[in-house]
Amino acid sequence: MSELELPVIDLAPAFAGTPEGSQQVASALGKAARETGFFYVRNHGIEAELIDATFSAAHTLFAQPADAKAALSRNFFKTNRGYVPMKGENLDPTKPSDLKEAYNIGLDLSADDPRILAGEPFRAVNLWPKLPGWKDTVLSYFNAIWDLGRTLHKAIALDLGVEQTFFEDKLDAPLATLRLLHYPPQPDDADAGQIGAGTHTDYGNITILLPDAVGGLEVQRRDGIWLKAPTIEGAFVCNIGDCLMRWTNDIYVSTPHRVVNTGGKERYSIAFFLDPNPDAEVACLPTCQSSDKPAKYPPVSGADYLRMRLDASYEPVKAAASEDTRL
Ligand SMILES: O=C(O)CCC(=O)C(=O)O
Ligand SMILES: [Fe+2]
Repeated sequence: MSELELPVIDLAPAFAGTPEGSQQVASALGKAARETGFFYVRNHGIEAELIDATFSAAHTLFAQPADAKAALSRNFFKTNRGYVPMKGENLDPTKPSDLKEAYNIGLDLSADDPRILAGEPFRAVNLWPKLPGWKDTVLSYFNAIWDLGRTLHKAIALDLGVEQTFFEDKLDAPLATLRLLHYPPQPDDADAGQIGAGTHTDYGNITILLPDAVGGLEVQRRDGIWLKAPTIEGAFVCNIGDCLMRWTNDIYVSTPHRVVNTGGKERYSIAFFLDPNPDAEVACLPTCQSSDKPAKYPPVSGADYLRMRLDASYEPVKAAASEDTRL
């Protein structure tokens, strides 16, 4: 299998504060979002120390005993937070479940936050493992990558011809999920088709992914051919999610991808899924429709959209869950 030539976008001009710099990044990102839906970003401004510390936090967490990890899994279906056990998710429901474990962190709210008290969808407290420094590190990473996500949305807005601030109030309290992932080596006798992460497209607006040096991410070209997306040191892999396809009337594309972890190594990755605010109306942008190309999808709220997508991928853990963990 050959390696995929994905565009590498230098974000430095976007941080320079000049209209030319912003336009340069917006055009490069817009081209990638229309053509491959996958691209790398470098000069993103996130410190290497923070990245290393977050990977260390992931290694420490997944090395905990199984019962300690299981205890970090309260009300998962309601909150989308905490621990997902090995084979607990099925990104491709036509195949055996994924050979990975995961840990989800959402927007950090206190228990008395009015949105939690009002029972708003997906609003919940995070579950923090009792490991020294863990919460500070992981929250710092969450905030830094959320900021990067909003910077990317300014470029997206510019490319799409709407106000540069268009997405600001739709991403200021988002249903974002930071996900630490651990993939054991795929055994030779794995059930047919059981891989690290089954073929899927992502649900949200954009995913900002940091795979480790082990590799294993594969992206499907428009002609159906699978290509390896190698890890580039210091760069994030970004991909367009289905929610941004809806906003853009399919002008931007979300691209199927999967993780295949052969080669005998433990693999870790850190994914940040930027889904909009629960009450954001996900509706076709005015600049993405015309009389020739009317809006393809009806408007939907950010929360309803995410619920629909998550329900489909958690059938394995749902079936195994006890009554009190169900919605
Ligand atoms: O771990 C990875 O490299 C990718 C994971 C992924 O695509 C996902 O969880 O949506
Ligand atoms: Fe994905």
